[in-house]
Amino acid sequence: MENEPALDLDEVGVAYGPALALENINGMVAPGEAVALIGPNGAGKSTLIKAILGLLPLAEGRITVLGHTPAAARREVAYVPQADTLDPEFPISVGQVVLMGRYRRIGWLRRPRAADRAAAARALEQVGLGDRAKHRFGTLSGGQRQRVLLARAIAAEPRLLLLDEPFNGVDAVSEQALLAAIAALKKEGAAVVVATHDLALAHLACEEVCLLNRRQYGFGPAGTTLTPERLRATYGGHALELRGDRVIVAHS
Ligand SMILES: Nc1ncnc2c1ncn2[C@@H]1O[C@H](COP(=O)(O)OP(=O)(O)OP(=O)(O)O)[C@@H](O)[C@H]1O
Repeated sequence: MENEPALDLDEVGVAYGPALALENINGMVAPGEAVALIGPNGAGKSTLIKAILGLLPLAEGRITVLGHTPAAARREVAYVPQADTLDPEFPISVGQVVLMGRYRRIGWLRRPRAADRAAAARALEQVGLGDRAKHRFGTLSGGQRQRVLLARAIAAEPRLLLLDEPFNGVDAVSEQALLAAIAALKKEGAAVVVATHDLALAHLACEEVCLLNRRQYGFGPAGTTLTPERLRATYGGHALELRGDRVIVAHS
């Protein structure tokens, strides 16, 4: 459907055991739009991402991804974990990591074809690392590794992209490359969800924000939703810290 939301959260609740880790989460993301999930450590950002991926069952409500259940839509969804979740000692080249993004499309048993290799090479170009395909993944900097993981997601040609703290510990060059690649994906019509602590980057990458801390403290355009009152409520009154021209929520 033309106007179908890429993501629809309807009264979502998720529990690990008897207690709810998230409750009453609502919101919609349209194709070509990005939403930042903002909240302190332990707020439930990763939990929501896992639920959208269909990796956690819902205790309440419903998640609709591209008109389907999360499990049925999984092929159209790409996930970028934090770079430090992939063992840098693992002997794999940058090109091989990016090519892994194609496997959900081609199946694990078929060998990648020229078109798959071309898509992987394009994705690596898009994050500004076209010349690193043969390098060992573990020899890159943290920021470059994060860009490689984004290239892997781009190679999957997702209609919904989920990123968990993509800017953590990333240098300025990588930050710009990540922002540019996210903007390009949105232009192609992909919807994007970014869990982040960095309000300034959330503002740059996303038109919408979702303020979370077990429950929802706001969902809407960044400009009107990121008010000091709502941020204080979300962070339980903890201090907001300024670093350079950045607002970084430091004491969560
Ligand atoms: N596997 C699990 N079993 C039980 N509780 C869990 C599990 N994973 C997360 N939790 C709890 O659920 C809550 C939300 O955690 P989650 O990791 O989603 O937060 P987050 O916002 O992503 O935090 P961070 O910014 O630290 O990554 C926390 O209280 C956490 O302790």
